[in-house]
Amino acid sequence: MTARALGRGTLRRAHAGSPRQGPAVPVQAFAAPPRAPGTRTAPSSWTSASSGLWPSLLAKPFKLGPEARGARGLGVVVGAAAGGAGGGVLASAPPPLEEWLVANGGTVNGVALRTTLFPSGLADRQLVATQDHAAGSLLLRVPRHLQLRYDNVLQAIQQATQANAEAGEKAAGQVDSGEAAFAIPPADARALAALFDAMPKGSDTGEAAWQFKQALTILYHLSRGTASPLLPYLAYLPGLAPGVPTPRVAMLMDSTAVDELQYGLLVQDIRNQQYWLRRISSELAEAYPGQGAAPEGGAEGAAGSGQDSDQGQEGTVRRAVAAAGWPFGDKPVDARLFAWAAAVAMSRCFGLARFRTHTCVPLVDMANHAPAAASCAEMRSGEAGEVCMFTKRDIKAGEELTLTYGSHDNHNLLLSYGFTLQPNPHDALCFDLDLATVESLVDGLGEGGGGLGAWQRRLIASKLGLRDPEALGPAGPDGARLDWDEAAGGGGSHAAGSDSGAESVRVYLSAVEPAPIVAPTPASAPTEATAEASREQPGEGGAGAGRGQGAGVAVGNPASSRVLVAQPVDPRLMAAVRIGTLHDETWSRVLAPRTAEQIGAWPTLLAREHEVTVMRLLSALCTALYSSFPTTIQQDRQLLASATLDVAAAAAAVTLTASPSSSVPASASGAASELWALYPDLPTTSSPSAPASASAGPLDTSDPDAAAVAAAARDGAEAVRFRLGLKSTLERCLQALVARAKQLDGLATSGAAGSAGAAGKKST
Ligand SMILES: C[S@@+](CC[C@H](N)C(=O)[O-])C[C@H]1O[C@@H](n2cnc3c(N)ncnc32)[C@H](O)[C@@H]1O
Repeated sequence: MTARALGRGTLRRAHAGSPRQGPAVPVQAFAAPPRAPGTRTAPSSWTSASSGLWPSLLAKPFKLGPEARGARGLGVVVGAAAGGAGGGVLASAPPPLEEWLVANGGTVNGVALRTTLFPSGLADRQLVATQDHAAGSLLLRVPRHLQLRYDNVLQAIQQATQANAEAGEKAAGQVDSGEAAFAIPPADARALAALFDAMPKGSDTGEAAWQFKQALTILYHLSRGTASPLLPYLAYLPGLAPGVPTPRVAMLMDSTAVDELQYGLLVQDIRNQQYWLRRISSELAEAYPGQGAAPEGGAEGAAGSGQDSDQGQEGTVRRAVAAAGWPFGDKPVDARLFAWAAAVAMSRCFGLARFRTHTCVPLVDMANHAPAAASCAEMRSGEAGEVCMFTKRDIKAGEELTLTYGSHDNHNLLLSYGFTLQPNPHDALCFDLDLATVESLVDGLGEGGGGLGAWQRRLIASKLGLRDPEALGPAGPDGARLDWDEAAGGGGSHAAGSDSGAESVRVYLSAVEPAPIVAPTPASAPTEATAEASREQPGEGGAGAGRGQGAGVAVGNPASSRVLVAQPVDPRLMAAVRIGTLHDETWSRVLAPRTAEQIGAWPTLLAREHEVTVMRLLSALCTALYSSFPTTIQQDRQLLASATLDVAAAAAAVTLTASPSSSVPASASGAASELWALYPDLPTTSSPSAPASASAGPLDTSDPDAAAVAAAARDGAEAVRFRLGLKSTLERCLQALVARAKQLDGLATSGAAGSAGAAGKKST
């Protein structure tokens, strides 16, 4: 399949909220599933790896000294030796991950994996320090061959090609003998790589969705059963390890719970992910050669078709398999299995900027998330592909070792990891802002100004890169049209008066701690000081800022990384409202050289009275958005209290009904020779119609009915927690707006607002 990098807007997500009483924020229906003929483009929520997953690794290279490489070797030989080429059985429970890592070239320095058993019988794992550590100490080092990563597949092909070029030299001969045991056979690698190419391309990156590539890689290693050198690691994955359920990432949530989220943007992302899960797993099921008839086309057909029709796209997986083979041995892949693998990939991958890849790193992936200020460890990658974990500060023995997965809002956390944080300082409520919305907001002020002036529409459209449907072209009636981009030195993305530009731009309201106000300066002469202040906005809102925040790497998938929260109100929304509430057109030239981010920076203001109006309008927006939710904060709190009881009751039922024999995976008991066989529901033939959403994961081993009830109860509670978080965010945003209005009053009395009122004078 050829790469089809469609524009970002191709699969633009649906609108937030469903306002009850028609506030200024428009409501749109959910976008239809991405099924446009001829396209095979996944939404950015599947693909936006570049933002956040590859933050500062490149900026933070490091080399390890020899003393670190061999630290605390235990000399236990397990792992690769356990499997062997022929696929023997793992004779006993998998070895502790710590031992396996050290025995195979990794470093474990005063770290252990601990399991916490909840009363429900479910297990959660965490990393703990087994000794005191000084700041900057190496805790873990995991070499590349022990990681589960899709670029190892591509590396295996490169090595094989190189080996062929070097007259039959074995690829494995290029790595040392210990690593050779972990090499992926070239034929398998080619079959997997062909499938990678058949995955949908991201609407934002144009590259195959990494989550799917990683899911296929996980399934490949799993399909090798006890022949897999990574078996001891696989046995610890959630859904495979005893009593550790598959993470309830949002796409696996119970559908009733999804409806309870009350947030259209998230629901849309979930539906999109579910759509792609169903579609790809159905294509994989159809392509399974054990199904009967060999796929049509054969290698030549697959390589040479270049079809662009939907039909051709639909057959892409089948053609890839026909061309390069089925990489999963004799095992089919069904929807639940694929959903499990995708959920594991999303919830425990690290992005490596240096290698443009994602990786599951044994043991390191057991570290739980804590916000940046609270986490005590960080990740870095090395030139050879190793991933290391270091302490950020002094740590005491027994302390939990936590990482910061990134500065995610709850939307991203739920999509990628299946949990939310309450409170979450990075949480935000997003909606799509267009000119009509700004207009109705300004109209709502009731000042009889007759909406936006033409110059305001042009300025806002230009600064936000919006299309202005009322634009009349460069020779419009006022004859004074300014090419804002030119004047602004490229501050906006589209020239005024053109019909280019986006319909809308996604903006946020958040609960982030606001920066102090910078006293207003004369309205007619904004100074460098104010412009500087806006550039110096701290935090992650800056262009290209990573989400790892010094952690060197962010865990997992910031699935839809739309939100770069830097201040309580998105600077572009602030800019639009500030411009929309001005009355004097002379401002247009003053603001022309500034970017939307500068105009909308929280600490700056154009004039005091004007800013009070801006605060009033934004407060009204918060209130309208809050009223658009079907339930109130108080109702959600009550619901959550009773939901918590439901969750406990359902979890207790799981414990009571769990069968002891079924709660231990075969790999741990030594009862089965194949991990694949651990899947109770794994079809012996593929079933394309199977639902993508799993109840509690393919391998959750308790009574299936009780487990499904418990999972649904958990999902329901998480949905209420999520929407309660959104409303609390709005509440805190509103508080910030009100506090700022009060501060502005203070400025008035202190006489700092020398230009007060200047913005409010309407030009004639
Ligand atoms: C990278 S794994 C961490 C190890 C995980 N505890 C395990 O047992 O496999 C990420 C998963 O851990 C859980 N998790 C991590 N941090 C959490 C937190 N702060 N709150 C709730 N769950 C968390 C979520 O299920 C998430 O999907």
